[in-house]
Amino acid sequence: MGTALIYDEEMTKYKLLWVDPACKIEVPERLSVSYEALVRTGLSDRCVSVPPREASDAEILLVHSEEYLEGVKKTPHMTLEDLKEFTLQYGDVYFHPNIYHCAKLAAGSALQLVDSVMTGKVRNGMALVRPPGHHSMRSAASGFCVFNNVAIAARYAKQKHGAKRVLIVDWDIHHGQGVQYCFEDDPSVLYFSWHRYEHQEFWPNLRESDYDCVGKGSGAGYNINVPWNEVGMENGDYLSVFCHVLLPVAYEFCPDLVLVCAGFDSAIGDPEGEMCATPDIFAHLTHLLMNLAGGKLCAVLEGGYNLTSLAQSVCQTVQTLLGDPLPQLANVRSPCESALESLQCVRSVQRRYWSILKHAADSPTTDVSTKRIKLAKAEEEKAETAEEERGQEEKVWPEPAERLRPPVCSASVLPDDAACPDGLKRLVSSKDPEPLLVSRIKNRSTEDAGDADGVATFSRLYTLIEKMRTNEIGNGVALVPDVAAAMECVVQDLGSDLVSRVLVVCVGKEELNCATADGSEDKQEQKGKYYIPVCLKKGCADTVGFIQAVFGLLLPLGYEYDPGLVLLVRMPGSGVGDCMWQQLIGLLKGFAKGHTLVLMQTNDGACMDPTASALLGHPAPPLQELLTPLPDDGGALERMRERLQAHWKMLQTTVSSGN
Ligand SMILES: NCCCNCCCCCC(O)(O)C(F)(F)F
Ligand SMILES: [Zn+2]
Repeated sequence: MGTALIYDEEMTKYKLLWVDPACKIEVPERLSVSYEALVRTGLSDRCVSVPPREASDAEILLVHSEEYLEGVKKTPHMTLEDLKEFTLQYGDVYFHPNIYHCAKLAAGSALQLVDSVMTGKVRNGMALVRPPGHHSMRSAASGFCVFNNVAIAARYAKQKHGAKRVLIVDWDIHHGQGVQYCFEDDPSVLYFSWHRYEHQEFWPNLRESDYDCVGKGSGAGYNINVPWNEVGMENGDYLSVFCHVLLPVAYEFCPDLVLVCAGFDSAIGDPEGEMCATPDIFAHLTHLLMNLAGGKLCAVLEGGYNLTSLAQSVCQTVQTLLGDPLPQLANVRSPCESALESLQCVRSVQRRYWSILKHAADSPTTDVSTKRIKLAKAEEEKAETAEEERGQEEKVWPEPAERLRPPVCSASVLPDDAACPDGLKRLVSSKDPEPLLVSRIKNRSTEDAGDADGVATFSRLYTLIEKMRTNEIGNGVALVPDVAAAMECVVQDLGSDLVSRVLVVCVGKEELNCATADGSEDKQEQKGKYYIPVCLKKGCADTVGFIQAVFGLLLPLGYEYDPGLVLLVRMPGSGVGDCMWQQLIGLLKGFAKGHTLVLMQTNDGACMDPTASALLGHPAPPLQELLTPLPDDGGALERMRERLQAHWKMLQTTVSSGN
C-alpha cells in the first residue's frame, strides 16, 4: 500500500497584513518550499495524491465551540481594522480574509488523510497544511493556529472509523497545549509532546506544559510532556526520549492509529527551537513509529521556520513513509545532563501509570536541578554578552545523505529443496568461492560446513553480505543447517572482512563465544561490554520484557554502536512469536541503512513467510495488548541497563549522581 500526500497551493494564499514581530516567521513560503522540495526530489510522484477538502462545521465542532466558529466565520468579510481588532483577543496569531478558508482546508486535509489510512486506501501519509493547529483551543486561536487539525482528526477517527485508541506524537518544538486541553481527561487519546520549555521561560510559558502534568481523572497517564530546559538538543537527546519514554509506553498503549503533529521547528537552524538535531533524525523518528497500529500513521505539518531545514525534514519524513532505507545517523551522542534530568523526571512521574516504566528511578533530588538552574543562569549571562558581540551565528549542517533503494530489496539463501517466498530474490552463487574462503570454512569446527553444500551455502552468504555492502541488496534471510556455525562464520570471517561493526542479535538460548570487536580474546570487561545476554521469562512470550529489552537496551545501544551490518539470528526452539519477530525485524531496519541479515535453521522454515514479509517492509502486526503483564523479575533488565550504561551512554535514563 502507498503513501498519501495532501497539499493544495490555496493554503499558501494568506499572510500577515500588518507588523507583528511575533508572527512574521509564519509565511506562505513554508508550505511552498516544502512541496517544491518533494517535487524536486521526485518524492511527490511516488505518493498517492489525495486532494484536501474543507472540514464541515460539524467536524470543526468536534473540538471547537459554536461561538468561536461563528466568530471565525465573520473574518472573511472584515476590514483590515476589524481583523486586527479580532486578532487582539488571541495570542501570537493573526487573521486574514482567506485564513478561515485555509483553516477549513487544513483541518479537512487531516480528515482526508485519516480516511485514506483508516479505509486502507493507503498505508500512511502526510498532509502539508497551513495554518497549523496544535495550539488552538476550544474557543481560542493561538500560536498561528486557528482550528486544531490533529485534535479534530483524532476525534473524527474515533467517531467515524471506530478507532479505540489514538496516539498523538507532537515533535514540534512548541507545546501543543490545545491538544493537551482537548484530551487531558480522555484515556482513549494518548498525547505525547516534547517542547522547548526553559523552566517556563519559553512560549507559551505554561505551568501545565511541565513533565508533572500527566492528564486528569481517567486521563491520568495519557498525557506525556517532555520539557527541554536548554536549547541545543541533538539527535541523541531525541532518540533517548523516544527509546526510554515514548516507544515503551506507545507499545503498551497499543494504538489503532498514530497521528503526528509534525512540526519541524525542532530541527537545527530553526529560529524558534534553536535545537541542533539534524533533518535526518525525522527519518528515524518516523521509522520508529511505523510499526505501531499496523503502520497506520498520519503526519500533519505544524511548525518549521527555517525554510532549508524545514524542506529537508519534510523530505526525510516522506521518504521514510515510502519505505526507503534509513540514513545512517552519524555519531549519535549521549543525552546531555539537562535532557537526562527531563528524562528521569518524566519516567518517574509516568511509572505509576505504565507497567513498562515500573522500575524507573525516582525524580532527581531538587538540589541537582536548582544547582543547574543557578549554573545555567550564570552561563546565560556570560553567553548573552558573547551573543550580543557575535550576533546570531548562522547554523550550518551537512545536506542529508542520499537514501538509495537497492535494486533488490530482499534476497534469500535457501537449500535447493526449500521454496522461495514471494518477493524475495533467491541467491545462487554465481562463481566458485575464493579458495581462501573455502579453507576458512573448511576448518570451521562443524563438519557439515565442510561438505559441498555447506561450502555453497557459506559462499552464498558471503555473496549476500558483499551485495549488501555495495547496496545491490537491501536485506536477506538464510536458511542454514547449523545456525550457530553460520553465525560464527559470519561474525568471524565474513562480517569482519566486509564491515567494521556487526550488531549480532541472537534470539533464543545460546552461549555464543563472540570475539570482541577488535577480535582480541574475550577479556572480561570487553565481553561485558560487547556481550549482552537478556533473559525473557516464558521463552519470548513475555511482551513487556521484549519491549523493555528492545527499547531500553537494544535500540539505544544500536544507535550508539552504529553497525555496518545487523545479523539477526533465530536460534532453534527460541519460541519467539511471529508478531515480536516481525516487530524486531522492522525496528532493526533503522540500523546499517537497513542491511539486516537473518539467519534461521532449516527446520524453522515455518517462520520464513513472516520473516520475508517484515524484510520486504510490510508493517508488523501490533503486539497483543499487555493486559496482564507477567510477574516481573524485579527489574533484572533495569539492573543490566545500570551496569551497561558505564559502557553505553545511550542507556542512561538518570542524571549522573556524580556531579
Ligand atoms: N519569536 C516569535 C515568538 C512566536 N511565539 C509563538 C510561536 C508559535 C509557534 C507555532 C508552532 O510552530 O508551534 C505551530 F506548529 F503551531 F505552527
Ligand atoms: Zn512549533
